[in-house]
Amino acid sequence: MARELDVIVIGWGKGGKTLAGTLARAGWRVAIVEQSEKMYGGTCINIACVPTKILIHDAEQHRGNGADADYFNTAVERRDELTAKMRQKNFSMLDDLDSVLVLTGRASFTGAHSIKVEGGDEVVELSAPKIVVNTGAVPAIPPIKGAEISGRIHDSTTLQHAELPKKLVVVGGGYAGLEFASMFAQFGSEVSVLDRGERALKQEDEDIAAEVVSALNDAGVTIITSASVTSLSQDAHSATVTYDRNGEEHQLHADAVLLALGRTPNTAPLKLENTAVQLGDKGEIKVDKYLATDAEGIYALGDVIGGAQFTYTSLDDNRILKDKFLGEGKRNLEDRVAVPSTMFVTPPLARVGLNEDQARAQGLDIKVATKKVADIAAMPRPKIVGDPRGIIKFVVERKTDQILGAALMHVDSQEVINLVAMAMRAGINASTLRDSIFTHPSSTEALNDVLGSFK
Ligand SMILES: Cc1cc2nc3c(=O)[nH]c(=O)nc-3n(C[C@H](O)[C@H](O)[C@H](O)COP(=O)(O)OP(=O)(O)OC[C@H]3O[C@@H](n4cnc5c(N)ncnc54)[C@H](O)[C@@H]3O)c2cc1C
Ligand SMILES: NC(=O)c1ccc[n+]([C@@H]2O[C@H](COP(=O)([O-])OP(=O)(O)OC[C@H]3O[C@@H](n4cnc5c(N)ncnc54)[C@H](O)[C@@H]3O)[C@@H](O)[C@H]2O)c1
Repeated sequence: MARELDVIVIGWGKGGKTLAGTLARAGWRVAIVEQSEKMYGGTCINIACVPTKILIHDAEQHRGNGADADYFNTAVERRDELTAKMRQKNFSMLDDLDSVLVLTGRASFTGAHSIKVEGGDEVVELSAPKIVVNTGAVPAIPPIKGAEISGRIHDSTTLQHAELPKKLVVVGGGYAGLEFASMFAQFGSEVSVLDRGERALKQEDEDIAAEVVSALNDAGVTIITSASVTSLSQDAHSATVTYDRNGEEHQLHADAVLLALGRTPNTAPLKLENTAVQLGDKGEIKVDKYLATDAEGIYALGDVIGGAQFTYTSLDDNRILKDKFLGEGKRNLEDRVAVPSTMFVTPPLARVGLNEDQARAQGLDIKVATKKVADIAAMPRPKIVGDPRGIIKFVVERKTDQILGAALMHVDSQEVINLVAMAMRAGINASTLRDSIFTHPSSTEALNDVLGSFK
């Protein structure tokens, strides 16, 4: 007999765990199913955002030349201590609630409103009128000879648990690829990045991309663009990456290779064929703007629905379902504007809204302000902390003075971008932001200066 609940959440992601807690506190009988006891709390705190940012922080503090295994191992210990504490805290946050049933095992659908959970020898059957899928995403592995995660060929999870490589080749110049490249270079590894684009960071304006590339080069990262990997191989001593560049074959040898080629929605184990849930072209669960799937009573949120893959968008998805289940059911994906992001290279690149190329392509009448951080006299904070590199750029609609977008690359930019995004959402224009009072010495002060230098 299946155990009956009010709602089942499959996967302990950011959105799902938050929703599970909220519904349980509202008196709902909730089950949350997580496939691995090493993943209570989800991807972010266990294998992604938090552990990588701990390592990035410690890499930035590394002062020395060459691969320093002892220093790296100490950083790894600190990461493991902190993530273990967070995992335990996340587990307790739900397990301590009387109306939450926590199950550890892999969930799959057996019918429109029922699942089974398989863990060890046990199989538990559950049913509920509402089922929320929050199973995240898994690394995309291209159909290239030798592209299997084993030995010296890594994804972002296994590389964090490997020895510090003396030589590292990163395939893919996106978020994970460039963050790991920047981090390992600062730990002392010799790092090459293979990027298939004609230039690195092609989604950014050229001046912004050039500044990031310059910082990566400073750290010792070599970026090879227009590179298309054709095969991978490895033996006991090294891995070899073969790639094509402008019709010529090249090879790189390394202790470790990272494949960072995007993440695919994780639906394979769910047996969605037992439901009316439909998948999109990229394998994502199709949802409407209220996060309802094509199957009555089944909802999905987080990375599994495709689109932006960030912890805070998963958290915001949770707000949509909370409003649907406990509120007015009005909140939806279209309410989401000016969503910022940060790539944690050193110094970090934070951005929001349109860049200059995008605004011009839309035919908008814009004014642009761009300044190198080193040239902003009224921004001493980066100099105080010893890293005055970077660039700040604002794109503003000429007639209305509304901020259309910004790219901030400097120390603390991951904080300042939230203020800019809030101003955009609240309709606070560029002049008001320019004339605001900010603390001193802070990185935010740059806004007083940069927003007074439009061309
Ligand atoms: C290296 C790296 C660094 C990142 N850094 C950042 C960052 O700095 N900031 C940021 O915002 N985002 C970052 N991200 C992205 C972020 O981690 C994800 O967008 C976010 O964790 C997605 O959360 P989610 O809610 O979709 O689910 P997840 O947190 O991915 O949770 C899904 C859970 O479901 C479980 N599961 C899957 N299938 C089943 C099943 N059948 N049965 C039971 N359980 C199942 C999984 O084990 C997992 O715990 C990073 C990603 C990577 C790879
Ligand atoms: N700081 C953060 O917020 C952060 C950090 C890391 C990851 N993430 C999230 O995790 C997701 C996954 O990260 P990621 O870096 O793996 O993905 P990504 O989408 O950021 O970058 C993947 C890169 O690989 C390239 N690529 C894809 N297939 C390829 C192929 N066959 N050959 C050559 N190049 C190929 C793409 O052009 C792209 O540049 C990101 O989209 C992001 O949302 C966020």
